[in-house]
Amino acid sequence: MKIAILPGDGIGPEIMAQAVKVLNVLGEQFDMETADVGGAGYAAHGHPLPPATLALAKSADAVLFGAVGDFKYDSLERSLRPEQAILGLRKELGLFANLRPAILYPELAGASTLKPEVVSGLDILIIRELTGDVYFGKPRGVRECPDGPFKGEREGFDTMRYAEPEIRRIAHVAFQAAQKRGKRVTSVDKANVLETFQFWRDIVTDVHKEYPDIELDHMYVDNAAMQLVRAPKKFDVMVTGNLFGDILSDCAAMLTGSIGMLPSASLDASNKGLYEPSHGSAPDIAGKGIANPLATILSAAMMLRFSFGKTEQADRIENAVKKVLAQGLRTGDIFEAGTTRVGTEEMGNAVVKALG
Ligand SMILES: NC(=O)c1ccc[n+]([C@@H]2O[C@H](COP(=O)([O-])OP(=O)(O)OC[C@H]3O[C@@H](n4cnc5c(N)ncnc54)[C@H](O)[C@@H]3O)[C@@H](O)[C@H]2O)c1
Ligand SMILES: CC(C)[C@H](C(=O)O)[C@@H](O)C(=O)O
Ligand SMILES: [Mg+2]
Repeated sequence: MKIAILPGDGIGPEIMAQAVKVLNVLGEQFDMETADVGGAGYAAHGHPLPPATLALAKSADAVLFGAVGDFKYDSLERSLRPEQAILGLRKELGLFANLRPAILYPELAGASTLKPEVVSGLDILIIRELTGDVYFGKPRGVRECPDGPFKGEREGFDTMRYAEPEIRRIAHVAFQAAQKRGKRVTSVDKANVLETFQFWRDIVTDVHKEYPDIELDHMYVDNAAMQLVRAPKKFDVMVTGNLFGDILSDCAAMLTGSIGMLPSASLDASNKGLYEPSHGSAPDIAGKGIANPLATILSAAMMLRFSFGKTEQADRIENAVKKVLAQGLRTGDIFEAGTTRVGTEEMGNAVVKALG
């Protein structure tokens, strides 16, 4: 069980240290190797995804990733910016299926931005396609506007695209995930405006024919954003493209109390995966020791479940998280009156202690 540990930037190293601590006390033989990535990769090796880091990620059985992003590198050419590291890893490792489970722990009902009755018992799975869409479509850049009222002026442009096999494989992931859950899939698109997403809708509808036991509905992304905050429990599995999934999953995070609670798994066809919290490097709180490490710890649990088949150990971690929340321990992002405010390290230590 070789794990590439890529802490990254900002709060990345702080939250990663807690997840590693948890992995270290499980009594398993993990071979963990750490490497620089993101701004840290650029600072040490001149590239956000240094060749040695990519080689380590490829050779490992799983990757545990912190976060990348550092505003001091915003003026670099795009290919050298920290965020390219995570985009490059997803592409290079073929990690096309991003699973972001938004689960509300009952203790955090008061921390959610929604009324407790709207979110109590919330358990939805957002499946975001991760290697296509406008994120990777070409051509892109800045050019002279070829037509229309701004002809001859400069314009920025990107290309939204999805190949049929890309839509088919993510649709299969969604239907198969739904078979193990509430048997409902909502495919989120913008078929009323975008060619790419009318095609998406047609292909998802076609794949659905192979899953008669699953209920499928289609929803426009603007409505889906609204329904997520109106009645989120109506969703079971939500499947969508790269850009819409990025936005909707941050939105869903707040239903669970905080972005610091949302883990994720990014899987290839064989369930080799990269596991990371859904949030970023949080430069505004980096170095203060106050970041919530639970999304990263829960991502480690997803790694044990999906990549190593260690269901019992994954359950152990998830139960330990439940226990510390029941003890009333809270980092600042989920703090409420009557609970006990703790820092990143204290939270990590509490999870270790709660493992039993
Ligand atoms: N996968 C990734 O590595 C990833 C994901 C998202 C953003 N980013 C990058 O991170 C940088 C910062 O982006 P941003 O500010 O838009 O988003 P962000 O997710 O880093 O932070 C948004 C807000 O949430 C808070 N937050 C995030 N994680 C938290 C945690 N664990 N505990 C408590 N509070 C937390 C932050 O303090 C901030 O106020 C950018 O460079 C961005 O590109 C990276
Ligand atoms: C950092 C950025 C490239 C990334 C994305 O947009 O996919 C992030 O927002 C995420 O959600 O993992
Ligand atoms: Mg995001």
